[in-house]
Amino acid sequence: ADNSNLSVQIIDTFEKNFGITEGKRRNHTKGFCFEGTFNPVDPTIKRYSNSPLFKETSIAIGRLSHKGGNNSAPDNKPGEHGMGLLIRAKNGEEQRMAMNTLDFFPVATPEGFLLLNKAKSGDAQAKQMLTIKHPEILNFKAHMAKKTKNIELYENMHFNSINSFYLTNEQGKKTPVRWSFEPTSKTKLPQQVKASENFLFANIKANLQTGPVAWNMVVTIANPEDPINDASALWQGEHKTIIAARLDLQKVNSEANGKCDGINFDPLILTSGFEPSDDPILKARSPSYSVSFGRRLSEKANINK
Ligand code: HEM
Repeated sequence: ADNSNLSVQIIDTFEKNFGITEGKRRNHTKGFCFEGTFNPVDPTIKRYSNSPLFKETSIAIGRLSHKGGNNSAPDNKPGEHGMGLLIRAKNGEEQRMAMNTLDFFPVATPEGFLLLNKAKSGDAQAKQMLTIKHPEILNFKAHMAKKTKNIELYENMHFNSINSFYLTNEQGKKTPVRWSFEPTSKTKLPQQVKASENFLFANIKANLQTGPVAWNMVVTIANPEDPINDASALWQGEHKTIIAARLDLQKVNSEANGKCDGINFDPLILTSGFEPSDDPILKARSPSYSVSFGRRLSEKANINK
């Protein structure tokens, strides 16, 4: 498939389904920035990866967001969310990650994702094609129907890589992995803020005054039978996991006052010690993010004229 053309079509469907917020991301539109540090935890990870991220503390700039293109998505309704991360190692290497709260992706390919977005806009033919060509969507729908949906604080959310990657070590050995960012502690959901459509930013800001807000990067090593190149398939059963690092937040800022708005959290920007898998969803993300990035930057240039 021609990924660049497909990416343009996918971004067009986001614009059709959500409208355009000029100068903003086409997906994960509502969000805010944070700054912090990324700290190695369990040195076992160094047997699998020689990334500088696992050697010493790095600087992190990130973004917490609502999934979807609605720039006024309410905080006080259950939804799916994302975390974008740019991690700058001391040796100058940079890694980006974009993770979300889904357990796995609804479809296995970008062609499927295009159909899914078209189906969401009410396209009857796309709806039909989606279930014929991407029966995996039924598994996803069944999974989502079983999941309890709660209003949740960013502090308590788990963010998943969804796509698989390879860790590579000094000897060039490749190990397939996925990872999750898991909160190091559980924060109580304050009752009084539930009435506000914008409480998530204020809440995390207040929490940072009284204690750390942190996530462990938990790396899951693939078992031999795990599907590597299929983001719509969950890795089942017992797995070896390693707490490779911990992300410590230091402060949060609005997009206007923070450092994240100008960043494209392209998940294929990797430090040495990481390599992409051949997952077609992962491969489609770079060109899609760059279409969205290009459009919002050119709108910004026009807004500022
Ligand atoms: C083909 C599949 C996908 C497409 C087309 C897509 C599309 C996009 C687009 C257009 C953006 C905005 C980029 C920008 O303007 O900077 C975005 C952001 C994001 N995506 Fe995806 N995405 C895909 C898969 C995924 C997956 C599998 C995950 C989770 C693991 C994910 C997580 C995120 C997150 C967290 C952001 C927000 C980053 C930020 O705060 O800027 N996406 N996505």
